[in-house]
Amino acid sequence: MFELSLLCPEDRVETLSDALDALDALSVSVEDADAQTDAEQALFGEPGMPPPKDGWQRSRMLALFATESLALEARTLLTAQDFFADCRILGLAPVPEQDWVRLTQSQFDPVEITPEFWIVPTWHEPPAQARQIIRLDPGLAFGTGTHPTTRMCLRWIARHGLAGQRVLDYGCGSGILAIGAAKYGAADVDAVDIDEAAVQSTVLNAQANGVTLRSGLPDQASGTYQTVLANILATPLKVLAPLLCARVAPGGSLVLAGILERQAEELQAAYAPHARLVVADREDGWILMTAVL
Ligand SMILES: C[S@@+](CC[C@H](N)C(=O)[O-])C[C@H]1O[C@@H](n2cnc3c(N)ncnc32)[C@H](O)[C@@H]1O
Repeated sequence: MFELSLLCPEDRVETLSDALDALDALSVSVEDADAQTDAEQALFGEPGMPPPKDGWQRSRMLALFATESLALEARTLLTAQDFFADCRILGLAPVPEQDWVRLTQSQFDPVEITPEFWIVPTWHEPPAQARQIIRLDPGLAFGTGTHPTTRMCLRWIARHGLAGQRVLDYGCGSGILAIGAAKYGAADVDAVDIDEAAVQSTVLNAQANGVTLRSGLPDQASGTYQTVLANILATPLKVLAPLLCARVAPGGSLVLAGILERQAEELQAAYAPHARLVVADREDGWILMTAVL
């Protein structure tokens, strides 16, 4: 493959992307041309929402082409367009052949939750000290154990044990928390998500781990549960407060993650009519909040 790189102002990103797409680019990616410098700009977006802007003030666009002739043709045609004013070609180069699968795999090592509990990709042997493992490869849905919010929930599960419990994983992603709950003794596990791909991932990952659970869209949750786990983000967690609390059985536990340290008070306020949230764990600026109902 051949990579054509371009520099353009933010207001040209969309037009150039469409043009590159029409010129048979296999993929187009956009990055901050000033990344790693003092002029770097942070662009934050909510997961699942469109980006807040099309690009950066100075955007570097990288387009992949199947052949050199397609890349050369794209370069010639683009530079002749009026909208290419203020844009610049940075280069055109062959992309070296790599074993992309191996490269991706090499970025995922086993993740320690506790000294006995590990998340292990299928291409790794479990560490010798592991007594409990979840086998999980990176896939379409969030939740490989590499994020602090997931790790804190799993640590809570491992420390508390869920023997014989009915458990709800609300926002299950890959199903990692639901699988962890089943491995730590839960008798009956529901794992729900608004994203169909997450539901599919959860079903497949549960099978791969020899765990029985039910996965579906959120309306599949029914009745009450001794433990409700929800690792989403502060804003949806606040909106979901009445719904999540209504799913916790009397004396049961609510376990919330996806919350930054500075968001603790707003979460406590949102849940105050239903539950008294406390900070139960913290890691890398994220906190785990729990309540007994
Ligand atoms: C941060 S991921 C957590 C995945 C996994 N439970 C973990 O701990 O790693 C959040 C998940 O919540 C889902 N989600 C977001 N908003 C939701 C909502 N309102 N109801 C149900 N699921 C939601 C997302 O689709 C995503 O899969």
